[in-house]
Amino acid sequence: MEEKIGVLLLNLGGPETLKDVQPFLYNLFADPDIIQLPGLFKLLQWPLAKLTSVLRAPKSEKGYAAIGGGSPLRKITDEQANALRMALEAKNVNVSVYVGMRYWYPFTEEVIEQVDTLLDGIKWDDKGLAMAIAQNVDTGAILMQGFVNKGALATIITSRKATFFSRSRATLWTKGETSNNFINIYDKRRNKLCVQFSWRGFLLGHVRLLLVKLLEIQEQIGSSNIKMSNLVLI
Ligand SMILES: C=CC1=C(C)c2cc3[nH]c(cc4nc(cc5[nH]c(cc1n2)c(C)c5CCC(=O)O)C(CCC(=O)O)=C4C)c(C)c3C=C
Ligand SMILES: [Fe+2]
Repeated sequence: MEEKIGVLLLNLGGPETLKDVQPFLYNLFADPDIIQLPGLFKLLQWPLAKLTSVLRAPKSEKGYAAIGGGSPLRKITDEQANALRMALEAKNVNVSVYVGMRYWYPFTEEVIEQVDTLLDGIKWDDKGLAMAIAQNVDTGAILMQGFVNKGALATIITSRKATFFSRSRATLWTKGETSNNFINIYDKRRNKLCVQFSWRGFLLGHVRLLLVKLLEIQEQIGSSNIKMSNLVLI
């Protein structure tokens, strides 16, 4: 079977219209990776996000109005995706390129649901689950074993933290969410994935690249890294 490569470009997203500004700001401020409240104050995250987004929105709307009524981020990222697809196709690489955003449309979680080609290699069971193993990429030591569904996969990709589907509680859980002892799948300092996160038939851990700029992506084109990967994290 011919190898098919899926590339998922990740970005943060921005409000596309002035009407989007307040809900976009809410999504941003509700993310503990952006604003982290200590201890029990965590419970105030959502009401505070609502309040600050409502208070800030009028000023932000003015700013966005001055640059044409919305953020250019989606357009720029779509253009990058298109340029990357064309560059790979010119090298006869069978590729689909997708864009997923963390705080606005198209949300990564929704894109993952649509990205069937990305997920072809995973053997999902009849409940939509697959066995996942988090492995230290240097030593091969197995750190965690659990199950993932497509939602967990989307969370892993957006948060870079090992996330599983709990079959007993029927919810997603991120390793370390209570202990703060996360399994980060990407180590910025070493510029590579520090944990190999693998599914049967599908190795996310082969992806050792954090490709930030299109130029850097082009440098990688034709390298075994891209050819071996089912998924490239940007
Ligand atoms: C409390 C204020 C803010 C913090 C802290 C903050 C951190 C932070 N933001 C991003 C990414 C983005 N921010 C964007 C817009 C934006 N951010 C804030 C405030 C804080 N951000 C405001 C009020 C706005 C709206 C614009 C404005 O009024 O200035 C965007 C959208 C950019 C776009 O193209 O539209 C992004 C993306 C990160 C990653 C971050 C902390 C790590
Ligand atoms: Fe911001």
